[in-house]
Amino acid sequence: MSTLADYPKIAAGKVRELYAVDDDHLLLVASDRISAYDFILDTPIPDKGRVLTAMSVFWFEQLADLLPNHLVAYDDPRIPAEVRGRALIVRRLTMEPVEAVARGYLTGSGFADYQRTGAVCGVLLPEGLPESAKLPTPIFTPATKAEIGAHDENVTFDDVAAQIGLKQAEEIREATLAIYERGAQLAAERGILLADTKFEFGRDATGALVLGDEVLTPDSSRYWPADSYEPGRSQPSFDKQYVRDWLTSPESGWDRKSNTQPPPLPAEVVAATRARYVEAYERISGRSLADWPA
Ligand SMILES: C[C@H](c1ccccc1)n1cc(-c2ncnc(N)c2C#N)cn1
Repeated sequence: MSTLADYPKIAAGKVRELYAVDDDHLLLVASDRISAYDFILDTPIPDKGRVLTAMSVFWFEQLADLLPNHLVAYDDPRIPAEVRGRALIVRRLTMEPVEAVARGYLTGSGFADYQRTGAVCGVLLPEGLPESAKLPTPIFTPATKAEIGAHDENVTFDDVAAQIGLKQAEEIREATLAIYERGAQLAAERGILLADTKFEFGRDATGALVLGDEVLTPDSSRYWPADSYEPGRSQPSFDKQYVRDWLTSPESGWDRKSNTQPPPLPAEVVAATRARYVEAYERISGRSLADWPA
């Protein structure tokens, strides 16, 4: 059995790490860390890494008829015991330099761009849409990858085509929208709205487009509870709202405008947040987290 120290770390995100296993395989590790208000919180959420890994595997299986993906294994002797259940063996790809975002609802940076310009990533939208409006049809709103800590920059389809080629950009747009439609449909049937989501694609040695990274997780997507959906205001996050509400309540003693590290989370907020991640996975996949490797 390997240990994590056997594998060189080749990339790190806010809550994930990427290690080299061999020339053709990587280890994609999801931590239990959670971020809120652009801070990585001091308090981990137990099983968050397992839930998000299990969710990606569920979606890779659901989407396999649409396009190939980079998943090789999730229960494998090459996965060190310390990260079992929250790590994937994936194929090494040549990643496309695009954050492939699909939006079905108008929120976040998309809503901000719309308020300023009437468009998102060059896609003109009808006038008078309120915050959180469901869009007439889902849109492809790409972004460039930002350095850690910075926000991605929204760009146009033409910018992407200029960077990677028109055919390649069209292929990514088509795949992004097809996967979003599939994910939004399945989630809605289970009472969860998929407001938007971000994919990363790569190319294999044959040049085929391959779905990489994590897929349709609450970290790469905005999940909203359908039963409280109301256009005209920001929506509660399915998974992070307990954390956001406590951090912005007087009880935390934290001032969001202070740009200081948020305080540790109380046990009841951790427990409630863990429960929401587990609920999101079990409702969407119809599977039990108890059946997932630990
Ligand atoms: C953005 C993401 C990342 C994940 C975790 C931590 C920091 C960054 N990342 C994924 C690759 C990557 N490279 C080659 N082949 C692949 N199959 C993948 C994947 N997935 C490079 N970066």
